[in-house]
Amino acid sequence: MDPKDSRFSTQISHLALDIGGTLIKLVYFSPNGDNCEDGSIVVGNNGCSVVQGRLCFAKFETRKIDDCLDFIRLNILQHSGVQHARDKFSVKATGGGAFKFADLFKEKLGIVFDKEDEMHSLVCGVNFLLKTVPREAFTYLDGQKEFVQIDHNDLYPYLLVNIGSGVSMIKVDGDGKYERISGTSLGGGTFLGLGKLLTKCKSFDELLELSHQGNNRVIDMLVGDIYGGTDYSKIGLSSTAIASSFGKAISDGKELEDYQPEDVARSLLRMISNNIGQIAYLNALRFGLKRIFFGGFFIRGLEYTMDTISVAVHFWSRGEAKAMFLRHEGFLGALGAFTSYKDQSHSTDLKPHHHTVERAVVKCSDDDSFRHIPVTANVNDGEAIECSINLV
Ligand SMILES: Nc1ncnc2c1ncn2[C@@H]1O[C@H](COP(=O)(O)OP(=O)(O)O)[C@@H](O)[C@H]1O
Ligand SMILES: CC(C)(COP(=O)(O)O)[C@@H](O)C(=O)NCCC(=O)O
Repeated sequence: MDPKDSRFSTQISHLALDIGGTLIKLVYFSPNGDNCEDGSIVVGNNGCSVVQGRLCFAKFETRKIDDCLDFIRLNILQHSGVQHARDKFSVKATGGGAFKFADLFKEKLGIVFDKEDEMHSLVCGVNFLLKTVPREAFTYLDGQKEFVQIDHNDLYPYLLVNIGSGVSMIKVDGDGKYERISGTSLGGGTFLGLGKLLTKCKSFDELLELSHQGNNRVIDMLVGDIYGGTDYSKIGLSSTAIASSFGKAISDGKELEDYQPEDVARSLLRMISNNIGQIAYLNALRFGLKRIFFGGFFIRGLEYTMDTISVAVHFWSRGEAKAMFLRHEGFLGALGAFTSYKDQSHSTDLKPHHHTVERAVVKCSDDDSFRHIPVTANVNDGEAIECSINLV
């Protein structure tokens, strides 16, 4: 098949967006990798074309939405020879921004959003990853990362905790069978917002870097601070457990400026992560769920965050419940929206092709696991997923 065939213009056809309160996430299919002109296409007996390639990932700050528009214009529309799609190009979009920015995308790029529900997309994204991508889920405890073998016949029920700007907790019972059972407004947006105010740092990466160098015990009030250095063993609290986040600031007689921003950032990260871990466990307990998957860009593969969440879940559940993390944590909604193309038929060349993701493989080595200080690159921020898709 001629790569210039309209059915091959997958850069334009296979794109999904998740526009959240803080970040815009993009998932797009690129035949044989980024900007590749000659993906391999196999035409099946049934007339379907099977295209080999990659799912690529990119993210942008929602407040810098113009960067995202430029990216789509330059790398997706123009790559396909289109300046302005003149309302013919409909893409799957989810998240609050699919409503808020629909007019902007239509006006600037001629792209019309085909909206997918945010919770539905998150669940579809996680189910897709767990069923299709090997070594996607892992546990993290005491500095040890372990990939979890997912038994497709024993996947449900589970609790999905998505930590974005705010936090949603969803009980998942099957494909398309789910219920949002809880949430909290103390999420990634709280960490970043309070962090900016308290430490004067300018970005999430800066805040994470600070937190990496800090010591939360300088500001947090520990059980030992209250109990004269001893454990409160009768109720199972060790002297080093945090009794009150930021509690030392009550009586230290210090101003904000007297604390190191590193220590403030560390306490804040610990406070938010701990709280989410605890609420997640309580909700798992409500419904007897043993497996909790954590997603959302707040996690960013950060060891300290995952360790804090895992310890909270382990501690409160007395080892009964398990916290698990996902390699593509930040792109759950966008992936879910991407996979929903398969439910749709189309008519014009510029509309998304009907496709199904056939097979997906993430290449990963054992030493690539975590980024202490996350990469700042926008494009391909998640690991690309090798896959093939069916075009009909
Ligand atoms: N580069 C970044 N810029 C801003 N926030 C980031 C970044 N990386 C991770 N985060 C964290 O992730 C959160 C957003 O997570 P995300 O899952 O994208 O949620 P949303 O859909 O609400 O934007 C932010 O509130 C912040 O805590
Ligand atoms: C409103 C939201 C679903 C939006 O998703 P987000 O952009 O934060 O990923 C989320 O922020 C949320 O669930 N907030 C918590 C609200 C609450 O349950 O109190």
